[in-house]
Amino acid sequence: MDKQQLWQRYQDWLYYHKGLGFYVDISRMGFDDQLVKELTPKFEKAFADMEALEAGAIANPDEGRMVGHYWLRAPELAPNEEARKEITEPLANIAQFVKKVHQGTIKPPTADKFTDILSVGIGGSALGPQFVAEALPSENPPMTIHFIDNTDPAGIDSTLKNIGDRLKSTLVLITTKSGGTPETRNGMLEVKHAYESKGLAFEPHAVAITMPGSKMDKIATDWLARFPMQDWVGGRTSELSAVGLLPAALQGINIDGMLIGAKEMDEATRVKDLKTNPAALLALAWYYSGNGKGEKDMVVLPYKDSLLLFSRYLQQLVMESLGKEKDLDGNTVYQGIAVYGNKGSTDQHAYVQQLREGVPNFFATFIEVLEDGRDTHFEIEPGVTSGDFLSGFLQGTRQALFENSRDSITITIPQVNPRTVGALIALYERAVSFYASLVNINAYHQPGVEAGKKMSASILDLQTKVQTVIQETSEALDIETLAAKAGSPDEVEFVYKIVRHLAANGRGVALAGDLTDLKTLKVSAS
Ligand SMILES: O=P(O)(O)OC[C@H]1O[C@H](O)[C@H](O)[C@@H](O)[C@@H]1O
Repeated sequence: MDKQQLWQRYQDWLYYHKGLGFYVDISRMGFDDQLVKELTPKFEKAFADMEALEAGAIANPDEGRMVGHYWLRAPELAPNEEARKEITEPLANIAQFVKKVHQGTIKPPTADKFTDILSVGIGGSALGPQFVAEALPSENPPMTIHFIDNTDPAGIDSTLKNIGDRLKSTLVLITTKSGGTPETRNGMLEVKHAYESKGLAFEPHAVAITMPGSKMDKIATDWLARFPMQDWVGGRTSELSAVGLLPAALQGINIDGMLIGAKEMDEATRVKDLKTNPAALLALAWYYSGNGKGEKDMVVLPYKDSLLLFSRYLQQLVMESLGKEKDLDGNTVYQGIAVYGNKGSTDQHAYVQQLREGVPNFFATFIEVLEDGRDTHFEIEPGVTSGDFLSGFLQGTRQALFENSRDSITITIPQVNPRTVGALIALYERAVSFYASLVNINAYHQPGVEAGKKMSASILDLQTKVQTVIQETSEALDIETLAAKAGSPDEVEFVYKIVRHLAANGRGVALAGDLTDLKTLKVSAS
């Protein structure tokens, strides 16, 4: 294609949302009219699936659940009064609670006001709040947010150290939809312990965001507050529920703007026409690129520092939704699209070398922000600003990739603001829904996650048995005998790793022998 034809293709396929000033350009994805024709019936089905989903169908058949995240920004569309209330009541309660926290009417027992937020959660209960906190920092934030999103003791300590004496004026949000995620439970117990070590009560600082009746909900009965998560909102699509809205509002972020932006994008992505529906355009581009089988990875390159965490957020949304072994008919399909990315132009100096010249197993998604976000324009060189460089690097990289047959999508927004962030979230939520329909999978469950969780639980059980054997045995044992005595003669490798970890942490276990010859190792109590 010559430059003139490309310019024509750009115009032919460019989507523009007038209200949001939001562009989606898939002209640099090499699909042709034939593919569009072939996919038309699949898109018709995707549009019909979406309509059914939004009307309250059991769109997550394995879990027997409705899928209602689109109602969060349009409660009037929820299928019944009960679901509508489940949205509007928490919204009103969040507004009231946040107002009182900011005013100091709701306050910690030993300080005048809450100054900090400590958010404890993982996966869908962390990634959205982290992305939004980074994307939309307030100029004078009423509160500063910190995150614990793992069960790593060093990470927990570092966050608590950062908070330091302000723990007494910190509001702790424990976010877990299921209420039973071990990392979050551990984080909660660690933070509770930190309060108690300082002679402070944890409960008046603690807020739970969880499903009513969950384990965490039951633990939290005497906490400062509880906000419900809806059964029909999945973790990875929960940013616009209490999960994302409460921490955002506490930080002074305009959550109504986020909801409005998402609602506007939802309206645009409800249009039953491929060419004028931006989420359908993304799904088409993804389908083309990976041959409907995820053969190419999605590299997300926002050219704006504040959007750094968007790729991490999308990683869960896309990979947990689309990465499935079985399709809806039970066929083995091994679907998915791998997502990674960081930010431009920084990545130009890291892995873009491989994108330009190496294995062509990806398509890029550039995210461009038109406004530089400055009132005054300092000129680095006559007539040229840092922002011009950033814009030039984006255009240059897109072109360099294209010239070497590397496809790309470009999304352009006027600014990073609550409305455009809400719209970005909604755009990708819908694109994932459409793509799942195109490839006939359930995007709303995550059966694969359970295997690792169960295995980890059984390793912790084994650890308890191993510790008991070591404590009750006076002589040193070799690993195989120890495994046998712990009742798991076949799990020698796990037993070895358990004692190695215990020994490294001075946890009552000593290892003697030659570490390069594990048969010589002797384990004893220390
Ligand atoms: O919010 P929670 O129930 O604690 O779940 C947190 C996360 O953990 C799970 O392993 C799921 O795979 C994720 O989809 C979820 O977002």
